[in-house]
Amino acid sequence: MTPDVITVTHGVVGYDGRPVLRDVSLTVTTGEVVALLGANGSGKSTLIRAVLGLVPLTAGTVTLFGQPARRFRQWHRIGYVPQRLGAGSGVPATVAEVVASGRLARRGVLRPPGRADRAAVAEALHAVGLADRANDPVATLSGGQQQRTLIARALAGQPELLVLDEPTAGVDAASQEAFAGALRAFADGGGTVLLVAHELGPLRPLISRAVVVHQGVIAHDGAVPDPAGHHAAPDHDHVHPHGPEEPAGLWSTR
Ligand SMILES: Nc1ncnc2c1ncn2[C@@H]1O[C@H](COP(=O)(O)OP(=O)(O)OP(=O)(O)O)[C@@H](O)[C@H]1O
Repeated sequence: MTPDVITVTHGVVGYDGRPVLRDVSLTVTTGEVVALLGANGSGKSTLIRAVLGLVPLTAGTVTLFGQPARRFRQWHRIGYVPQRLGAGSGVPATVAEVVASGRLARRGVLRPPGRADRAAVAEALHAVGLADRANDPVATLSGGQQQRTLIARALAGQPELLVLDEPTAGVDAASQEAFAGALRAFADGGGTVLLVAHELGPLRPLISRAVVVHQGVIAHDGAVPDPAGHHAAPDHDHVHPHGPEEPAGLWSTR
């Protein structure tokens, strides 16, 4: 039997008493690459935040790697890339420093990085195609390259599960391709992925299952819907907040 990595059973989540997820049950098993799809505001980010314990459930349960989430402590097994903020913060860190921070959960803050840490950072930078930018300040990178830096940071922790919130939104084609390659390598190595996406683009062939969230419930769980059909659907009200211009990245000084 394939072990379950994530199990949500009859999950209910709300903000300020307003329900956002009404009754959600979802299972993700080892090696799956699951895309969470749905219109703006349907609750996709809320679902992954609930899975990670970042927002509380009003009802229902979550288990991670077979353990009740409230007792789960093995966070090094999970890499999380949140939705990008888009606003500049002027952080002067280099690409390598940001990626190396992804090792902290494994090695602890007080122990200096060892050979395994350096190798994991180098491998993660290589996986996302940024090895040649390691010593550049992240603020000098494009938004897509900054997003790749965050993905490398998650990969550097050598997680078993990657949870990504709109990893390719507003990202240039080269970065999308690089990300797809990194994700393929991660999945080929037995990794499990749960990602939120609007446009699957080059990720499409990697997705083993699509889960569509609609009005707080799961409206579809199975094959990846046809992109034309999805966008042509009468209830498709996604407004594409990230325009054709690549927005300034997380650490841009622009
Ligand atoms: N921290 C919060 N406090 C209050 N309401 C929130 C909070 N986060 C999200 N919401 C609301 O919950 C609903 C679902 O939001 P969520 O971000 O989960 O949707 P989404 O499907 O990820 O949307 P998008 O595609 O726009 O990212 C929205 O109506 C949103 O305004």
